[in-house]
Amino acid sequence: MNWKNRLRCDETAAWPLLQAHARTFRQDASSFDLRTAFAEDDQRFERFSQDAPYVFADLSKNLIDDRAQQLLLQLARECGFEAHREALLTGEPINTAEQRAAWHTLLREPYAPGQETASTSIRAEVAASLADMLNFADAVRADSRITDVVNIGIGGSDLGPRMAAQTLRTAGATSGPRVHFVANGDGHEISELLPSLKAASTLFIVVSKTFGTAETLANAKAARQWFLADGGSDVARHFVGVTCNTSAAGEFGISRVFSIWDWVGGRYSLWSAVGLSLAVAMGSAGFRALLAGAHAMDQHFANAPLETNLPLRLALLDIWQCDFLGLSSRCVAPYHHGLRRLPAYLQQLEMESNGKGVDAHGRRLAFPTAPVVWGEAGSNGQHAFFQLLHQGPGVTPVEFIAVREPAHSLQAQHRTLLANALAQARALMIGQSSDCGHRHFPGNRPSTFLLLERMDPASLGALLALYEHRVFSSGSLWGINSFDQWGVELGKTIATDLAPRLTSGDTAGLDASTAGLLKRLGGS
Ligand SMILES: O=P(O)(O)OC[C@H]1O[C@](O)(CO)[C@@H](O)[C@@H]1O
Repeated sequence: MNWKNRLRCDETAAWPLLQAHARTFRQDASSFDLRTAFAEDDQRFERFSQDAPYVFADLSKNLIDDRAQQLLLQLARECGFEAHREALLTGEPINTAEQRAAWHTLLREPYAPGQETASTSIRAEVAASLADMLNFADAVRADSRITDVVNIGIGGSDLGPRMAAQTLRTAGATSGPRVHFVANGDGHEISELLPSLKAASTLFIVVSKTFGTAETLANAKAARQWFLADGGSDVARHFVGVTCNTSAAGEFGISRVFSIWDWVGGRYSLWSAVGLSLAVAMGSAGFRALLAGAHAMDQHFANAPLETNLPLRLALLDIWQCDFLGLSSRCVAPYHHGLRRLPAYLQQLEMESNGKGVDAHGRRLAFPTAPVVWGEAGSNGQHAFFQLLHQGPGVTPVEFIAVREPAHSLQAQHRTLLANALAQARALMIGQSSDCGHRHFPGNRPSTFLLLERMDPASLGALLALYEHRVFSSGSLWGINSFDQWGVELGKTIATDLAPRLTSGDTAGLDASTAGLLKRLGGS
């Protein structure tokens, strides 16, 4: 099957079979129960868990059985998933709304000069661009005059590098100048940071694929104004840009530009020059290790049989939970302090990619797509919202992420942390019967457990690539274009209209609520 003619999940023969099978999972006494499933099958853990590069995954505590798994695999095959995956990995224009590829995997593919293939020149270009970016990063690290680096960007130009830099700092894999991140259009964020810096020893990296994002331009202008007021004179040396739009960066006064390709989507751009601040934080060797870890996961995704293809298995589980069990949210609980921004990163990756109500042809979908992703680092979450997960009226699948080796020497404390992650997953599943209502835990609540041996650049690269491919896979089967984001545009247009009205007080044509609020907010 050609990827362009692929089927949507609800057009397959597997779809109604899955609907019928899901009815046996309804929440009553005769329905599927995890405790019974484990009691009746001593191989359940082995069959619903697997290794992938750098990641071990246990899916066995989910509300899924062999028949559901088989039907979901049938659904993937019927949809033409393999052809679509091939198109992703070979740079076909799968972002059909914008007629371009989504070829982030190329950014982490090792390049051996002299390979003669049809796409040699783009591969050579990618390798040269990476080398240029990493040379610059290493030079910044070696320059004792630069003590602080500030990444100014938002969305994909912030979330990935910020989360990865934070994770690897906690893991002890960063060094060199202090790296800061400013994203928020709210001027409080940059205003809080700037007074702690010195113009002469600060490098600003302005990251914007379009170089047209209002928040980023506002923060970049504020930074330049502060830089000049603090005695800085050489804007060209202290401001560099990462963008597709080199002319707009030039107009801003930035001459050193690291360009990216239009086929690198914002939320998939960490691997490109968008990761410059991260490369400064960990050096070229660390950045290359991150790419190598992601590439290992790419290879797994490309070559592992569908039955043991971890990104696909997780995507099929998402579809099963979302479309057949009616579970519309997923809690991510990383039991690693470094991964505390992972839920925020995943919110963009998953919800901006797959939060769509129409398919790639613009036809309305009659089934739910991306679940709401939310979460907090363990064990903090246990003392906040886990109450709801254990005893709330609804069911929310939880995704635990644990790292076996800590980067600190508090071994006993780490064992306690791991015990807590295991305990939460087990408690959700086994529950506890009690005649006293508020002590009763229903149990049979699903969770997935992802386990890394240690946190280092390669493991993190693999984990993030795993999530990227999972999102591609579920989006592919839902029939949607995971690489556009038209849903962010309307609010931007309305904000552009409202901004001058806050000063003028003009409320013509506005609804009464917006007009009333505008009058209260205006004039400051
Ligand atoms: O890198 P840019 O062009 O500033 O865009 C930032 C972010 O804004 C969005 O376009 C959404 O508004 C994201 O997709 C993107 O990651």
